[in-house]
Amino acid sequence: MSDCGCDAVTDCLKPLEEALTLLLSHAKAVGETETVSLAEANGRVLAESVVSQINMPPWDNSAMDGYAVNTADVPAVGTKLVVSQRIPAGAAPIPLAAGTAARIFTGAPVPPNANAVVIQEVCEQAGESVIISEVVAPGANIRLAGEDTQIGQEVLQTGTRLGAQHIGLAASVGVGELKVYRRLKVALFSSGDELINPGQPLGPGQIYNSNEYTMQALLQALGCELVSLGIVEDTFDATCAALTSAAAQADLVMTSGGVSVGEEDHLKPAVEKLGSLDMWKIAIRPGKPLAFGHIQGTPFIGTPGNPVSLFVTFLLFARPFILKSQGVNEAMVVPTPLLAKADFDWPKAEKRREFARAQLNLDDQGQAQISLFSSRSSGVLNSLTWANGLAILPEQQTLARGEMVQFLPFSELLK
Ligand SMILES: Nc1nc2c(c(=O)[nH]1)N[C@H]1C(S)=C(S)[C@@H](COP(=O)(O)OP(=O)(O)OC[C@H]3O[C@@H](n4cnc5c(N)ncnc54)[C@H](O)[C@@H]3O)O[C@H]1N2
Ligand code: MOO
Ligand SMILES: [Mg+2]
Repeated sequence: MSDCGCDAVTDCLKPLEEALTLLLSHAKAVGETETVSLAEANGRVLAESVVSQINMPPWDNSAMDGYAVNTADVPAVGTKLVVSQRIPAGAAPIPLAAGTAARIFTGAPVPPNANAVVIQEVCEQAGESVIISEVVAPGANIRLAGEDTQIGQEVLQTGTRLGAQHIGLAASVGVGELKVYRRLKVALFSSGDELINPGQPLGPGQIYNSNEYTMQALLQALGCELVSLGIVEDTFDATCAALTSAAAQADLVMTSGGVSVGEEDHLKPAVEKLGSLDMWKIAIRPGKPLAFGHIQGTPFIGTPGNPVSLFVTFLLFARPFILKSQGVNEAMVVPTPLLAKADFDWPKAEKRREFARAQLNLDDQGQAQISLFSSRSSGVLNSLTWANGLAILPEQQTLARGEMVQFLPFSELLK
């Protein structure tokens, strides 16, 4: 029996949705902003929307290499027109003289009085003239001024996490600097007497501290600033000291290991002593003992020590929490799974929702299917380099091969 009198193994576990709602309700956006150049903006979160001060394109321009004409001057196939000017990209053309054509190139301004561009493949240059063997409609091959974006249009919204496409769009409307939220400062440590950092020989009973490096890379991908406190020994006092120090110098404290129930697991009692433990144990596998709380007002996320549990709980909980704290719109912090058919049977209805290491691949007919890794053990780190995502296997349900399964691709979760 557990503290509350229910079945300790399953009944005290919080359903995932409830846990995520609670966690996100505590994610407060860092208020401070800074202005960065476009070269520094990748992965940052926009703190002020971008409104275009120009039309895009700024002027009508040619979509093709060819000849600019007025369609009234090309009534029939085989019309011959004098070429009265040459307009490369970057030129400022004069109005098109009546009854003539202008040589024009992709991206060049369409001259006043021209209303179409005929592609060069259907034209034949004949001395100073061109013979046009296709009749085109007004507007053909012209990209109109303001067709993509108009003056005053909001092109990027506050709360957008900036990627190449957003940065490119800002540049295209002439904006060279962006106001973004400051980076979230995260203090992290790994708890465990068995841990030793890579690069040194293993002693008896030791394993390499992989979690710290996994966590660092996950946090770096989210644009966080890191304060690493290294490895902390498995004692209550050392855990309290590390948590206090971490909380004093960061916006978020993250740990690995020591969140389960053994007497060598000190995170839960330490957080309870120093602050509040707001959530512990979720109905998911792997990652059940995930802990969330506050230490002197600083949020704390304690991920389980098993390397796969750390990875999965980071992606499911810490990532949305961090994104929201960095100012990302809440609607954008939890990824939408895709659906594909199961290439496996799942015969036993489990009590915890399983986030199984899985591969989305193609069957013989080229249809998307999901295959599971051979082991469910949360210690097998190479399963994560085999997998390209997580299959979501609902609690209390069985599945038969061919049924549709939800899948979260790593390509979505790790960006
Ligand atoms: N009696 C019970 N035992 C356990 C339960 C339970 O409900 N009752 N839950 C199990 C589950 S589920 C998980 S997950 C783990 C979580 O354990 P902790 O968070 O307490 O982590 P540790 O005990 O410290 O370590 C677990 C495992 O992971 C290895 N580890 C730890 N840190 C690292 C690191 N930085 N790099 C690489 N590997 C690490 C550690 O050596 C252990 O093998 O608890 C179960 N137990
Ligand atoms: O939750 Mo643990 O992560 O099942 O191994
Ligand atoms: Mg433990």
